Amino acid sequence: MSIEVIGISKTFGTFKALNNVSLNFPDGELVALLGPSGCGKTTLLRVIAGLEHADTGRIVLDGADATDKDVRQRRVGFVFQHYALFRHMTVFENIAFGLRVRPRRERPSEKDIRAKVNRLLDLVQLGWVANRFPSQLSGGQRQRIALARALAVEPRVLLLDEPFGALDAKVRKELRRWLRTLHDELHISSIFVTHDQEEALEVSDRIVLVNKGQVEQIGTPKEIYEQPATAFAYSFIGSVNEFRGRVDGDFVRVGDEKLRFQTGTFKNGQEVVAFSRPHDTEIVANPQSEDGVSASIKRILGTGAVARVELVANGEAREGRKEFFEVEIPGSDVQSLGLSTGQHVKLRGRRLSVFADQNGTQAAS
Ligand SMILES: Nc1ncnc2c1ncn2[C@@H]1O[C@H](COP(=O)(O)OP(=O)(O)OP(=O)(O)O)[C@@H](O)[C@H]1O
Repeated sequence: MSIEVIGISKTFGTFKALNNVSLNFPDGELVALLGPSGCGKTTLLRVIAGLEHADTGRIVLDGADATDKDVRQRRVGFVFQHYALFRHMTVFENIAFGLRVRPRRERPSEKDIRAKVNRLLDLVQLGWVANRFPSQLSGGQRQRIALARALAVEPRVLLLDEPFGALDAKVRKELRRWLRTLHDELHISSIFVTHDQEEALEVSDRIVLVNKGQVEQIGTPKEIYEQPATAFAYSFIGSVNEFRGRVDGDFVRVGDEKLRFQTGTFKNGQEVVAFSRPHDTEIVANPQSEDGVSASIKRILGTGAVARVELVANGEAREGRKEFFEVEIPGSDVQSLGLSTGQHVKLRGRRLSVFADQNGTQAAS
């Protein structure tokens, strides 16, 4: 089912949790709502579900306006972070619940309910726990049962709010692969909330990056990772080195030093922030080099094909914080450049992406 979000705003007291959000979720995709804590992801999910009413805007499901419809009428399925299974019911009865509470004329026969629950148990590969109670399951198993229960009522869309957030890292990783496989089988339009970039990059067809109640960027994981559209997207996704300064001709002036960058749609003197990924950052062994920002080597990790070099900025901490950098270079360069811990070097961006500092929306690389 396609989902359209049109001009949604939501305020709690004086706090604007969602600010004029418009989005289009194509049919059958697994979409991640990704962003830092408090950016409005859960609120947006709840508005789509009909659990929360927006101040303005509309929700259109499969071409029909659903703004005034309740959760049941919208036919959405939910899975929350904290498994809300009924403790006094077996796994089987938990999954059957949504079917059993249907009005008599819509309720399937007992035989059909049994067949359906068994099919769902097979789907989540947990047939062998059908007669257990939730307290006798692991966290990961409970979340799979929660998913089976959500699917039992044949929702048109599945909404998952940090479904694996409460689980440990290993189980979390397994379950997110499992979710991907399950989605490939069912193709049910699904939106899941996460603040974990790795989870979003690994699992989803598309990522909606949210920041301060607004959509920052929409794209495939590859697009979001390789072509971040804003300063926020750059710093939120993946490791990145950040240099703040002012435009000075073909350079960004960072304190007393300068970094060369290619194209300029910027005015001289404009405040900018420049980013380069660790594998696009260069170490210049000569600390007197004119082009580059001074740093000293803290640690050199790995001596194989790729070495990771951790550095810290020289001089005064800027804006009260010490700046750290990370550079990936071929292991052989550590030798040929003669790099060692404590050494003063300069850093340059081989590919530097520069954004205006105040709003972070203008890009040039
Ligand atoms: N019922 C409410 N009353 C008041 N403020 C709320 C309410 N629900 C959410 N907020 C506020 O709205 C903002 C967005 O909340 P939301 O839960 O959507 O964020 P989130 O991106 O899902 O964050 P997290 O990843 O921490 O769950 C937060 O600052 C939150 O404190």
